[in-house]
Amino acid sequence: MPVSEALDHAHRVFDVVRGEILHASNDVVAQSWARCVQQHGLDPSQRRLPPVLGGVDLPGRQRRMATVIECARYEMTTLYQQLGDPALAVVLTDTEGVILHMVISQEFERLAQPLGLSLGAVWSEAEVGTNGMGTCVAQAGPVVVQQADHFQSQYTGLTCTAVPVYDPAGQMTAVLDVSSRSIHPQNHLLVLLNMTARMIENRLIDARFRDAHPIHFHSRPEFVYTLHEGKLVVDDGGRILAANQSALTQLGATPTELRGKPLEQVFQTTLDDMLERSQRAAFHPIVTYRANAANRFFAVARQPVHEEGTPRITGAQVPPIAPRVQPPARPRPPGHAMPAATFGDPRLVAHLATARRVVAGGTPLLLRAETGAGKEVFARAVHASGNRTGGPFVAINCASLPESLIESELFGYRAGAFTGAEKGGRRGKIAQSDGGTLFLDEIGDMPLPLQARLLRVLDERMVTPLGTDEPRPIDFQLISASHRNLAEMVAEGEFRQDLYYRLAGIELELPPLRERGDRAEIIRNLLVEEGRADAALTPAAWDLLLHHPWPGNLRQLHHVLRSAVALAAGAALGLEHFPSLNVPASVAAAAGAPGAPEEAFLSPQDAEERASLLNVLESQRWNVSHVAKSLGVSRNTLYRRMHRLRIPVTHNG
Ligand SMILES: Nc1ncnc2c1ncn2[C@@H]1O[C@H](COP(=O)(O)OP(=O)(O)OP(=O)(O)O)[C@@H](O)[C@H]1O
Repeated sequence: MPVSEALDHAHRVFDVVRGEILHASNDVVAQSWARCVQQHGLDPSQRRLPPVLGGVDLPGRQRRMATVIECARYEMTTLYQQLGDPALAVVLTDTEGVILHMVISQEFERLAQPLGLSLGAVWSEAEVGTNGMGTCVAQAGPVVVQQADHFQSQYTGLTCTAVPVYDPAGQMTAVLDVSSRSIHPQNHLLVLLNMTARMIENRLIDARFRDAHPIHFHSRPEFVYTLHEGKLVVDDGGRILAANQSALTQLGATPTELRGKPLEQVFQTTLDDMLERSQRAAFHPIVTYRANAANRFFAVARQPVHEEGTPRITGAQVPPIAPRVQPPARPRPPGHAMPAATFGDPRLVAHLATARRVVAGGTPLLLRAETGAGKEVFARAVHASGNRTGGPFVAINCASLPESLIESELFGYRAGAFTGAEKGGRRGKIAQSDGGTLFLDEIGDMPLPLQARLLRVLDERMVTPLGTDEPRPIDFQLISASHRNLAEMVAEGEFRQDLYYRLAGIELELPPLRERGDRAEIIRNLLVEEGRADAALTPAAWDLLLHHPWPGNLRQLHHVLRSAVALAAGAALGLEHFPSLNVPASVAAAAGAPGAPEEAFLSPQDAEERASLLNVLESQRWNVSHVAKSLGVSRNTLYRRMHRLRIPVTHNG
């Protein structure tokens, strides 16, 4: 920013703080500016970079916040993929504004680092003035700090949207922030960030209370098992241990009021009754009433996550700290872990048949596919149809586990084996998969020393839990998967050749979503998953979804649909409900919501032609007859051109 503009900015800040002008974009910003001047003694005309923690400070903080970071990591990556914009960072700070984890492209990092957006940087209000992360902490609520809302002029190129993340005790534990150079309103992003924060909080509850009974509830049955559900965790004696934000809101209670309370003081029922009725109802929501009131709720009580048959734990979803049962929108009985998977694509049909044949003979199966392309769902389908279907399906993601934990996760340990070990010891995943299937996802990320140990297990079919010297025989079907090319890794010396041969009894490549012919069916099934089997999509939304390149594959599609369902709140899904797919706001807002799905696939000339045609269409309110006339072409020619340029035809065209 030129010096004169920086000085203007500083004057404006002081004027607002002195109350001479009322020209801050909102009260939150004005209050924050006042704090910066009056409490922190900051000067907006001075350049101030956030201090960066040195030495052991950052690793120490990261260790203390390990569970939060692990629970947030996956959701942050998903959010980043959903936003699909390399010019932004998804950031997690602690409540002192220290950046603990970031998802950021190298390109944006180069731009953002000189501004202090780096691991260990302290973005508290006291250090750098009004900013998304620090002001969110100070304000204890969601904030948007857009460009000139920043206190220091050097940050006025940034836009930061931040929301608090609460721990199971209801205390703010972290801040989730998206920082970019966006000049656009951040309303949609704020919704997405809030949703992501809620997902992280639910994971934190699962991680902290693995041995407790989860109770899912909502006043509307279709919201049970969705992000909007209230969630309580209850001990065996029926006492409430924790509640998520939705539960607190729905029950009108604070965390302290709920903690330790017997369930029957909250609902007119006991835990045993709820468990029994939930089981009888095949885990469809059952009716229950608020204690001492007439409010009706729909609820499902379940056994603790780790006791439920083969819960839908994916390694990518951060075990061992936080294994969680993916909340199915359509309730399924425990043990019945498969979602309504779709395998309508001819290549997948053939692969599934091949996989079933080879697995019947006990041959190890290696899957290769892009991230989120459905490797685990495919592996589950193979397991479900094989002769081990009665046995457990145990999944572990080698990429999402810290190296130090893979070993104990796989091989287990006995009680007291090392500091921090669980009191009763733990059976390793390999032992748990006895009689069933062991799914090793992202096997390419397994460290070399552990590859040797795994190889030995595969050869001997015996495991020796950590801290013991008694090998135990074990019988499991191995399915492994990676998005990396293991053969190439072997050639580079990054993966053991002998292990590769052991894993790849047969190797199958699963197609990415953009190449699958069954996309429409998948979308329908995912909407069923989200409890919105009846959801209508506008033609433009269909067009967008069917042609999007989906770099994050099915996982991204699932998340995008989940957000859209939440944003639409019961209405038909239109372009405006898919903000992360980069539909230009003006286009999405136009009548009939015609979309701009695939600029990425157009040549630069076509993209230019598309942009100018969109302008004309917009200026003529999408009246195709008028536009055709103004361009001197027939309506049919215009339709063909729109089709070529991937501009959906509107209902009023
Ligand atoms: N065949 C399918 N039909 C419908 N939905 C699917 C299918 N396969 C995957 N999904 C959806 O995509 C999500 C990701 O699937 P899955 O976990 O199997 O992918 P993955 O390739 O193992 O992911 P990662 O590479 O991140 O480990 C699932 O939660 C589910 O919502």
